[in-house]
Amino acid sequence: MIIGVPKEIKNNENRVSLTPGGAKLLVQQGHRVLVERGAGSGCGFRDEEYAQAGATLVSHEAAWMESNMVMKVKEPQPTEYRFFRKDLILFTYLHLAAEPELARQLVEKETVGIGYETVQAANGSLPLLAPMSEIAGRMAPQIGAQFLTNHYGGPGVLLGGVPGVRAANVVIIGGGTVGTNAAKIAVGMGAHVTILDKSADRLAYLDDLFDGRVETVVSTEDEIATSAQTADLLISSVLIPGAKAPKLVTTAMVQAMKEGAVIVDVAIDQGGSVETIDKITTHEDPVYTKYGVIHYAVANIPGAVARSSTLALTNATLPYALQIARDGWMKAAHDNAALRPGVNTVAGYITHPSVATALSMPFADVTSMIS
Ligand SMILES: NC(=O)C1=CN([C@@H]2O[C@H](COP(=O)(O)OP(=O)(O)OC[C@H]3O[C@@H](n4cnc5c(N)ncnc54)[C@H](O)[C@@H]3O)[C@@H](O)[C@H]2O)C=CC1
Ligand SMILES: CC(=O)C(=O)O
Ligand SMILES: [Mg+2]
Repeated sequence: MIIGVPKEIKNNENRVSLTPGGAKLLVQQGHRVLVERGAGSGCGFRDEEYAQAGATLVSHEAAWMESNMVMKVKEPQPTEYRFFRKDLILFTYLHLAAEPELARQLVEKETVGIGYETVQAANGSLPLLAPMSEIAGRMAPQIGAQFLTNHYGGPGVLLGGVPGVRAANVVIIGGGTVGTNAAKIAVGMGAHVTILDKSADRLAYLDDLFDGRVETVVSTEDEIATSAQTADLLISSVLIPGAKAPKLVTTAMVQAMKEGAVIVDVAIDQGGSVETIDKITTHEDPVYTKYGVIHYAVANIPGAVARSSTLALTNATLPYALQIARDGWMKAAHDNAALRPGVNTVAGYITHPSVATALSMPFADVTSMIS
């Protein structure tokens, strides 16, 4: 198979979808790898390293048009939609519930779209989302701490407090991979941390894990409202795989928050779960203030630590890429039950039920296409 690796073009997206080590493995297994010149420059992988690995350096156009499978990091941007076609496999984060136009384009061009974020193991875990969630989770308190400082427009609050001064309140809604990693860092910084989740099992696990250093609360409308009122930093990290994020933090709750409090809506890539966030922000211009509350809604947080993120992402995606390259997407999705729910679009249909529901678009069951 021919695998294309274009350079990412989203704002401040410095990751690349394949390391030279990954390219080498694909080449060793008989595949051709076309890497756009400079694709790894944002994360320290030089063109020569790809060439030494056996990849061919090409233009942006060629990486897209001369390959059977394009591996990317972020969802294609509108200028990339012209490359979609029927015989293309697109393997990347898609987040279609929040990207209706992208979904429409993939459906119209009958492209096979496999979204990292809905690849799901039998135990419900999301192996290709998890590494980036670990990174975004670990960064969220760091980002919040920055915007709580005076010179970033914040109220001048130190997350950990000091002896004789209260620590800040960090409220985390959604105690999955992002939430757990955010809690680890926030606890390490000395903050007072509360995690809300709708899963009692998850809260029991977190209670054990943190051994009394976080408060766990069942996520209800009232509990979210109560927690938001005293939050200095609110991190939203809920997910229902494939679906649009539920709007759990209402405008009234934001209006009742402290002046200068910070919201980091990590779930923004699935549409966001804060009612007052109506736009995705960028690393270049990451925050805006509404009702006196600082809102941060960057959808590619891991892009800011591109070296670590690229290594973590490709560790996870490479075994799947190797299987698709060796067997084709149909056999790979047939044989690998975790890859199957990753298939989001085929032959003009949405093939993930939650994505189809979120977009009100025609659904077809992928199992009937691969058996
Ligand atoms: N902005 C960015 O750069 C990034 C965003 N993300 C996004 O962060 C979000 C969270 O990802 P993960 O932690 O990996 O998901 P996860 O599946 O590990 O965790 C989600 C948690 O949300 C909980 N939840 C669902 N509905 C809830 C509700 N109504 N109230 C409280 N909790 C609820 C679930 O029980 C689960 O524990 C996803 O949308 C993911 O795409 C991930 C990485 C980077
Ligand atoms: C998961 C995701 O959206 C990201 O890594 O950018
Ligand atoms: Mg994202």
